[in-house]
Amino acid sequence: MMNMKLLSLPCRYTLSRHLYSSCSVKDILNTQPEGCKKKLKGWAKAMRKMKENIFVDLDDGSTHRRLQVVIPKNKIPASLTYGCSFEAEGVLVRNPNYQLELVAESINVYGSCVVQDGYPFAPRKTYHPEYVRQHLHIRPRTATFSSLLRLRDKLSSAVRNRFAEDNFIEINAPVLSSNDCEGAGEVFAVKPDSEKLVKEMISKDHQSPMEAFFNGQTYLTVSGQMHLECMARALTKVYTLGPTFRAENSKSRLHLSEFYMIEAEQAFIDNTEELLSSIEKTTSTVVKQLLENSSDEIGHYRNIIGASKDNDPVNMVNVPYEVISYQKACDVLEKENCFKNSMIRGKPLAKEHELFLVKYNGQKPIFVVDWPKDLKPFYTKAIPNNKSLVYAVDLLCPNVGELCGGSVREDDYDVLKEKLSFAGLEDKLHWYLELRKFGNVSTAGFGIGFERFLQVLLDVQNIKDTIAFPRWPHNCKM
Ligand SMILES: NC(=O)C[C@H](N)C(=O)O
Repeated sequence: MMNMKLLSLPCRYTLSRHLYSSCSVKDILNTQPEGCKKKLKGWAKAMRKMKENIFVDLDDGSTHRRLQVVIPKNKIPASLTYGCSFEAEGVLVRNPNYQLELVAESINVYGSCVVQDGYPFAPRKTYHPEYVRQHLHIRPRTATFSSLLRLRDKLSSAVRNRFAEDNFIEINAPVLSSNDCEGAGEVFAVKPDSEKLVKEMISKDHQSPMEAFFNGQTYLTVSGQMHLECMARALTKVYTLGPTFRAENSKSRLHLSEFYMIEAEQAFIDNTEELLSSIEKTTSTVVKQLLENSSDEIGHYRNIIGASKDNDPVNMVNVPYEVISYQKACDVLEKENCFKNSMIRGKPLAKEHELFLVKYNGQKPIFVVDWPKDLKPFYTKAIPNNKSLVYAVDLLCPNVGELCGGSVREDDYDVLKEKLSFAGLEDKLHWYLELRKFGNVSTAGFGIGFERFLQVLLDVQNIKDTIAFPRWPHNCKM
């Protein structure tokens, strides 16, 4: 039956496949099919006019490298200009520099591009990232941002590989959540936009429009941690890579209102050492994989943005990372007198303190462990011989400071019950407490900011340049 169907394909289809097979620039550069007839589709990036031919760089986004298309002057359509989308059919030959190029036999322009009509990027010009960011819909056409997007894709694959190799199960944590995991009140509340619908759905027990749809307050998730804690108590090792949201009025180069987070949770861990190993195994294997498989693209990207050699991603590969307690970190900072915000023992570290500690450690990642309990959320476990401290950890890295936060979770039913009732969360997080009642086990986990990870790897100054559609206060374009 299958074969019958294949045989009855219209000849038009089979013919065109055999004459000029379509392929990507990446495929061509990988397989080097010299002498073959090929069809390529993409955008014209640079054009050089010579006496008899015009040379056009074709960019299809599959790689940072472009393929030169040589077009005899008599075959050039008037609409083939910088920025247009086009298709070229021809034969692949080697030029005197031993590079493959396509000698075009025919050209078909799909969409013209008239720069004077308002196309924001002129040929051969470089622009400040802030200018480029004003044109989010056309930003992927720039060499810098398309490269970033390819690397972002490679990073998520590397993360998935790291966890799969270690038998972690990927969980899709919900985007809509009834809890504010971190308890810091940085949530966006969600309700239907339709007033009519809200009116219809309001009930006796849920009179507020904010509660009408789901019978309770609902938010955009700030963290998938608690959902992962349920899963870890059945699947042992779990992770998620998904969007998270924070309603913080911060326009800094390190914050977004919507960002992605790699979160992992493991059962049967009750100490910081194992947690640190799991974190550094994640960051080091992921970076190692990227440096092995995407070094060309990483080099290209870092070169165009002028990345600092001081911030070398190889430092992420070399484990174990240095570990310092919060108290010792304060001792180090106290001796320095160079901060805009002075360090106050018992208070959170400011960004400049974090970056100082990384510098102090030779621009290498450093773990800060054993934090005062008041600085960390209610779910972190108290250290048995010093109840004022908790088993929490921050991983500090060059360029961003905190890249990752994690902790051993409070697994004692009575201690957690008390903490929840103190925070007024006992009713709301009844299910979270109940996890500690049936087949309980200790768990530990961590969250790595995905965009910050890109900032560390590539030395990107502004986090808004690591995500396709950045959202930050007063900005949610498109
Ligand atoms: N999964 C984690 O441990 C991340 C942590 N809940 C945070 O948002 O920082």
